[in-house]
Formats: sequence, C-alpha cells, structure tokens
Amino acid sequence: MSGRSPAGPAADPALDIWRTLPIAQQPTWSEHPHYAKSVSELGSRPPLVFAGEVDVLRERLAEAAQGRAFLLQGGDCAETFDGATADKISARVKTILQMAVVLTYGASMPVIKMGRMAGQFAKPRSSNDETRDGVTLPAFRGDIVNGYEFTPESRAHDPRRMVEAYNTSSATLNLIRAFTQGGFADLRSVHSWNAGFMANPAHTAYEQLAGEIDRAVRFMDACGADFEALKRTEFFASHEALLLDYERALTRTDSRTELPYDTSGHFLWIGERTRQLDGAHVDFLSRVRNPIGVKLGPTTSPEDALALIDKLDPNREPGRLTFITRMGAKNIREKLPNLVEKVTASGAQVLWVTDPMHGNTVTSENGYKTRKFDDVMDEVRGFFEVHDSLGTYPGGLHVEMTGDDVAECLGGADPIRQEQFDDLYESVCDPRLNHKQSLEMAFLVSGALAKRGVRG
Ligand SMILES: O=C[C@H](O)[C@H](O)COP(=O)(O)O
Ligand SMILES: C=C(OP(=O)(O)O)C(=O)O
Ligand SMILES: [Mn+2]
Repeated sequence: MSGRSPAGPAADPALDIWRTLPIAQQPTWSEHPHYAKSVSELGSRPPLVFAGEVDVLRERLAEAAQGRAFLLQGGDCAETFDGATADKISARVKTILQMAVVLTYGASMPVIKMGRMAGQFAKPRSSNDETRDGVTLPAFRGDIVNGYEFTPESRAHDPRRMVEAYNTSSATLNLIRAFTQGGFADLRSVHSWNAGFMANPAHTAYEQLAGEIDRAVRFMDACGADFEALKRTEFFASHEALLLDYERALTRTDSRTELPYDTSGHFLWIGERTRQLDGAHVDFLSRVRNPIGVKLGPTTSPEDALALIDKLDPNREPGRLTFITRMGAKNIREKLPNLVEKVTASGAQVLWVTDPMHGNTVTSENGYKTRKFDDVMDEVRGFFEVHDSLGTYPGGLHVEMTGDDVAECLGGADPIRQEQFDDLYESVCDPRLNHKQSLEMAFLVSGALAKRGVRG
C-alpha cells in the first residue's frame, strides 16, 4: 500500500495548538504517573491505517457527496476491550456487509462500508458523575478512559488504557482486513446469509425485494460476472475523535505528501458535544488530511454549519466534510431544510448523512436507555423527504448496531419488548439495533432509495 508514514508523531507545532484552546469531555489524567509514558508509547507504534487508504476513502466520499455513492456507517455506541472477540467482530462486519448488499441493490450505486469499529472507545457524557444507591463515582467515559464496573478503582481515569485501546483496535482491524480481503465477503455468500433473515415469517414484507436481489445475483453469475473481484470489498474504520491525547499521538506525517494524517482510523468525526467553533476538537481536526464528519443536532444554526465548513473544508473539497445530522424524528422535518438550503446556497458540497439514533433516545418504563425502531425509521424517512423536496442528495446512514441478538431498541417486525432488556441488554452506553433490526432497516432504506431512482 502506498503512503507509508514515518515512525513517530508528526512534528508540526500547529498540531498542538488545540492544547491552548477550550476543550470539552476530556479525562483528568495529565498528572497520572503513567501519562507521559503512555503517550510516548503510542507515538512510537505503527500507524493503524495508511495515508493511501485514507485518500481512497476521501475519493469514495467525494463520489457520495456528488450523488454517485451511498455511505453505510455502523457499529457499537461504545466498543469494549472484552467485546473484541472474533465472534462479535465478525457478526458486526457480516451484518454491515449484508445491509450493504441490500442497499446497493436499492440505490443502484456503490455503497461505502464503514465500521464504527477499531477505535470507538471514547464516550462524551451528559454528566461527569454517576450515582448508584447513594454512591457517586466518575461516569464511565469508554474503555479507553476508565472501566464500566462501578468501583472507585475501575472508574479512575487511567492513561495506560490508551495503549490497550490501540492494541485492541489493531487486533480488530486485523480481523476486519482478513474477513473483507480473504474471501469472506464474496457477494454470493453475503447474499445467501440474508436467507436466514427471510426465513422468519415476520419478514415476509421484504420477500419481493429479497427475491429481486436473488435473481440479480443469479443473473450476474449466469452472465459470467467476475465474482473473483467480488470476493473482496473495501471496508473503512471510523470513530469519534474525542480523546485528543490519543489522536495526536497517532498523527503521522505522510512520506509521500509531507501532510499530517491521523492514522488511528480512516474517518474521524467530531461529536455534537465537542463541535465548538473555537474549541480544541475543530482546530485539531482541521489540520489532518483525513475525511472528517461533524454531528449536527437540532440546535445547530446555519451560521454554525457555514463556519464549520470554513474551518474544516476551506478548499471546498468534495469528500473532505460529512455532516451527520441527528435531529430526532420530531425535529428533522422542521430543522433540517434551513441547514441544507443555506449550506447548498453557499456552494459547499458536503456529504449529508443521517444518524437516526441519537435524537431519539428515551428511557423505557423499566429504566433502560432505549430507542423505538419506529422513531428511528421516522427520522430516516424525514431525512429522505427533506432532501427530496430540496433536490439535494441524502447520502448515507449512520447507525448504532450490532450483529448479535441483543434487546436494546424497542420494536421492529419481530418486535423487541422491554421485558427482554433484563436478559439481553448488553450495551455499556447507547442502545443498538440488533442483527434483525439492522437488516430490516436496510430493506426499508433500500426501498426508499429504489423509489428515488438513479438521478444523474
Ligand atoms: O453516544 C453518545 C453519548 O455518549 C451518549 O448518548 C451520552 O449518554 P449519556 O447522556 O448517558 O451521558
Ligand atoms: C456520542 C455520539 O453521538 P452525538 O455526538 O451525536 O451525541 C455517538 O455517536 O455515539
Ligand atoms: Mn451513542
């Protein structure tokens, strides 16, 4: 792969300007005895991704920004060290590949496959603390910062966890690369996995679409399509670039271009809670060459969006900037049009993606953080409606999902009920769509994409 990065963090002093700016949602560990050693250890480790791969992704996202590809980005809210098992990783990759086949058929265009994987370990929180039975401890901020177990030892912020996050990301990425490059991703096998979903009587509504995909695959086979080439697929890694100690230490100068790339993942996004225009996150990410996403919640003004474009994509380069809107089903039809209109009128060509999860979180009657499948789908429909009415392109889907049979989100055709939460709720942060709910969403979105038709 081209784009080797020399060892050691990039030396450019501009990459440290963020240290002088207001910064939200960081651990308190700079005085920790292992802080300096952990950061320097990360700085000497090999990059997790290569600059050349990052450039390929930027080109793919540029296609999507121009209406010629669709982004599917999915994975855990919070990956965990214990959850990095072969079974769980492969189930998640498999589910994303299954969803992608269904979406590719509906969209009649390439689907860019991206995991919230191999680095999604840091969590912004609403509160610094958590209280249980009268005991207050620091909130869980993701395995890269502290442990989920509710004890003072586990909840203490420990910088050595950054090195463990790197090692876990490396193992995860190694397995993802093996799966997606080693024959596992063969289009025919991926399609055949969907037969399991279709065998469930709850899913008969999707029979026609599944039948059409089946005939299309058999038609390609009969025509002698080069299935050798379809045995491999591109798969990109992404996470929220929240923990700037980690991101900075993994930023390297690309030997081809002499430009800085954050080699912790191909695509990095700035969260809703850390997108302050004069804050550390926007500054740091403005200085790396990776494609960048920004989450936009319902309070985002068009002026905010335009200022973010000026800072993060001053050259108006398609593929550089993705806006991931997470408005909530109740808000999207009211709030999104103005943003899209003003951004489009400015001449910027960002990629618009919907995150239908984070604006739709509620607490179930029995006390679990959950989301209703119907609300999630309503936001997706609203996203399509808004873009259709403005003549702009709804370019992707960002979801919290797993390949496992968990019960965390309510509803779906084979409905999850809150009574199942006690036994099957596994997430350490936000509720994810389970395997079946994820596939169901893919069928529904595929139908919506097919209805739009290919618009040149
Ligand atoms: O994933 C997103 C945030 O980290 C999460 O929704 C915050 O959750 P909290 O409100 O429970 O802190
Ligand atoms: C923290 C997240 O989202 P947001 O920044 O949109 O709240 C997330 O994607 O898990
Ligand atoms: Mn989340």
